[in-house]
Amino acid sequence: MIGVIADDVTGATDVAAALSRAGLRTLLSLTTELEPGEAEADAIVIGLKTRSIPVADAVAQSLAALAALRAAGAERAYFKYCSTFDSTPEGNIGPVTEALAAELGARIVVTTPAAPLHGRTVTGGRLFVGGVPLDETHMREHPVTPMRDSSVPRLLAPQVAGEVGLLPLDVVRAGAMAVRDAVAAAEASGVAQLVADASEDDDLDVIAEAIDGAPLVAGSAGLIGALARRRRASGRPASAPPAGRTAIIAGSCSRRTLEQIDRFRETGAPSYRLRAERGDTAEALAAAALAWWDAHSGDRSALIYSSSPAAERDAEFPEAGELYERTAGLVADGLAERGVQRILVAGGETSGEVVRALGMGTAVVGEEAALGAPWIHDPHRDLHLVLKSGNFGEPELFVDVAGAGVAS
Ligand SMILES: Nc1ncnc2c1ncn2[C@@H]1O[C@H](COP(=O)(O)OP(=O)(O)OP(=O)(O)O)[C@@H](O)[C@H]1O
Ligand SMILES: O=C(O)[C@@H](O)C(=O)CO
Repeated sequence: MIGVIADDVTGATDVAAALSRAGLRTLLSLTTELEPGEAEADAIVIGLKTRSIPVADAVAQSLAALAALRAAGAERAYFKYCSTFDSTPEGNIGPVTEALAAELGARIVVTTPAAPLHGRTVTGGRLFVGGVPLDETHMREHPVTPMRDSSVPRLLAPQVAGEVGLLPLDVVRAGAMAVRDAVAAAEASGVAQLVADASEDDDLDVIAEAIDGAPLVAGSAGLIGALARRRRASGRPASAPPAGRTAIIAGSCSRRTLEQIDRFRETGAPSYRLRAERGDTAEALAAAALAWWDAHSGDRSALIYSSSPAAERDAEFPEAGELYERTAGLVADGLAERGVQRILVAGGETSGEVVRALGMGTAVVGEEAALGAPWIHDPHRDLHLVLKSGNFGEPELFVDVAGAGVAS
């Protein structure tokens, strides 16, 4: 069984979708307290919220997740981080990988954010998003983890104590044997984390063949998808959520989310923008949003959002991000109490707070609303959720997910 530790909850649903797309029976847990039932799973994904917390906390939580996965029978571990390598010079990608490797006795870890299915490729160690170097995309202005370089080895090196190396594309293209030799040579020369180039799924398949069986691998949903494709598919077809009105809660300020909001609002569907000022509390902001919901949404799908482009965000108000996250959690809880059964949340940090506020434990992975953004079902509250990574989904996603609820 494969055990996956994801550094945010949208990443966890992305990786769970990759595993279940390959036919693996996949269990998604949003806590380290695993519920019974894991014994039948081919893969267990634990979704944490460690991407931008202090390094020591991220390491401690990741080690706790690893312990839970090993206790549940995981023989291999995968550390899932973002395909846009969201991190700061301190971490947390490097230190968490290092700590997991030490715990598992892995002297070298192959790592790559490449996910060709999401348009993320790595060549010469440089990470491209849809063909554009990472540091020239909107990730440059990300509110929590601004990415100002596109070289993965350069981004990783200051985060870790061990040496960082590169597995270049020509070696990958030479086949699994060449990759195996290169990994062994890198390990012998003291490299602790080896960044792999990959620009197509075939490249990831070669890498997966070469490293299958390694105690720890790190990367995005790309490489785990390739590892999963090597296993015997035993899963069931993913189920669809019931139709009905949908609440959309958006805290992501990514360009794609902003487009999805624009498209949704252009249909004339109800929407409410949260606007925090210094001194506001999450409780008061959420109460106002829920009062709007009660008065204006009728029985239609509706959107509550704080998302705004960088130019409209208040640089003098750095606490706004956390305030909006907590507000999103309280709004989601209030909507669930009102009987809303379908909720789409946009943004990893935002989703992390929403699942915390909802008290979600284990979830069942269903069909994908968008590539890498599956419906998940919380059996305890009978709630169907999509936790959408900021950059994921077509511009029409919110309109499509809202379905008939938009027009009625
Ligand atoms: N108007 C705003 N001003 C300042 N910060 C905001 C605003 N709206 C949202 N935020 C904060 O911006 C952050 C967005 O991060 P989040 O992870 O939710 O989205 P994302 O980065 O687009 O998604 P992902 O991590 O999945 O790519 C959150 O902390 C959110 O609360
Ligand atoms: O890898 C990705 O891009 C996503 O799964 C994610 O982690 C964004 O939060």
